[in-house]
Amino acid sequence: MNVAKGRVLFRTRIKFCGMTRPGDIRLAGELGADAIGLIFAPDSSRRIEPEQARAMREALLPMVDAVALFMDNPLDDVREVVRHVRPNLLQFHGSEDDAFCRSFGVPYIKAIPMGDAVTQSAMSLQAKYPAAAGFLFDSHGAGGSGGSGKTFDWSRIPDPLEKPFVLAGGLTADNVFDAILATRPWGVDVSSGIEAEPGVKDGECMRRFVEEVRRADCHQ
Ligand SMILES: O=C(O)c1ccccc1N[C@@H]1O[C@H](COP(=O)(O)O)[C@@H](O)[C@H]1O
Repeated sequence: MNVAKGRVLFRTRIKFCGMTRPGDIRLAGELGADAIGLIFAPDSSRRIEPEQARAMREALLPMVDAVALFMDNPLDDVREVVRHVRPNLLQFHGSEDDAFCRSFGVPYIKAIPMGDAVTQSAMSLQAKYPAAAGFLFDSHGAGGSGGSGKTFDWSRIPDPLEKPFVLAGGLTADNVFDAILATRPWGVDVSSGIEAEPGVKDGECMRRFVEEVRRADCHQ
């Protein structure tokens, strides 16, 4: 069962991803985001170095989580980030297996590409990633990168999932209300939909996004 379904007073968690500026991180916390994402995926235009990330982590307000995002990074890259940045959660977007993802001793979520014709069943995902804290469904295809700003067909999300899931891919203040009502996710994740340009967040888009999530949470 989706843990979000049927709950009263449920609050959809919000993650703002692809942060590159301390000011944006602080504002995310002030607006009520639950987590911010720091990207270490090799080919991302939002990629930052561990040293930079460490400084940015200091801009985090209390009770806001830091999520470190990887895509087929070598083991030593992930270890270095875990040691220097101390993320609360890891997010893997590549072909990493459960043994790799769990080996850092930090909870992880596995991003599942939804851009391909065939979707994996909830049962096979849970069997493949038994240690995952949850899943994140994104619009790219296998081997493709996230952060594209594209949506996917939300009706294809595997059901019933026992673990929480995060909805990602092309979310904006204009569609997140409908996205939440259609899928009832544990959380929503957005990168390009709150940006002026890659890695540079737009305060007004962030504020509107949070407002729309709250509006969806109040909707019966
Ligand atoms: O944002 C990136 O550059 C990125 C690169 C490689 C893997 C994932 C990436 N971003 C993640 O993609 C989703 C959706 O992003 P968007 O809102 O459609 O721009 C989100 O989880 C980002 O964190």
